[in-house]
Amino acid sequence: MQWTLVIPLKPLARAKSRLADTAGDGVRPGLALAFAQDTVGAALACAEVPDVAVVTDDELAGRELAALGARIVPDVPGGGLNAALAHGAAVVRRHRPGAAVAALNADLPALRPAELSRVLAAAAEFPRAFLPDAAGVGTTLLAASRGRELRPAFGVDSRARHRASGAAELAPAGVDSVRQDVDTGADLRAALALGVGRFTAVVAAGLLIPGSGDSH
Ligand SMILES: Nc1nc2c(ncn2[C@@H]2O[C@H](COP(=O)(O)OP(=O)(O)OP(=O)(O)O)[C@@H](O)[C@H]2O)c(=O)[nH]1
Ligand SMILES: C=C(OP(=O)(O)O)C(=O)O
Repeated sequence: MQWTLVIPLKPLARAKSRLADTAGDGVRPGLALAFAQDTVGAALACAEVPDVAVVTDDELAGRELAALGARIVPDVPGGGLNAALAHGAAVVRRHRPGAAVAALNADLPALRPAELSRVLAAAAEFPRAFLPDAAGVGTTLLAASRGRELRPAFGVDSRARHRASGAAELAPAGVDSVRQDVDTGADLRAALALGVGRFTAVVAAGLLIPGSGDSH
């Protein structure tokens, strides 16, 4: 089964505020972009993902992610994360009405294509399904198969809210890289331990975090 992924990215200057103690104002936008580049690159390297739509108004991120092969969808002004995802899914289905769509966070710098394939294969068994994040309180992926609305409920406690919405909770083995979103310095260290992609490896090396030169 083939999937179109919808990846939301807010303007880089405002992104990743919870990483302020790990990466200063001068570095954080570049780090947020690197996370998105590694996420999009790994998603497009996944055999089941011919198409990635990034919902963003950030000009630099739009250019760099389009260069990797993503389609850029302008954001809904002032709508917030879930409005951006619903809009992205609607735009995708205007072009391809039968598309299976999955929302994926832009902050998965350790993402591995084979692990994403495993999650999407598990999601294909259900009308709607989601993957909890590594912390166990949020969500990193929400999938809707052909003909199903995405109905995104990302944000605080999104695991509980996606579960309450009737989406199936996925728990495939060996998908740590799909669950490891990066919001805090501790998350970044966990992602570095899994092995991050090449864009994040370069930026993180400048942060002088032990092990940050390692990439896959
Ligand atoms: N297109 C779009 N993406 C958003 C919006 N709000 C958040 N996102 C993205 O959704 C994902 C999770 O967002 P948040 O946790 O709110 O923000 P963050 O930048 O990851 O981190 P914090 O600033 O620390 O909260 C990230 O990929 C964000 O870039 C929005 O209004 N529009
Ligand atoms: C928006 C979410 O992610 P984050 O952990 O980046 O806030 C979420 O988990 O629903």
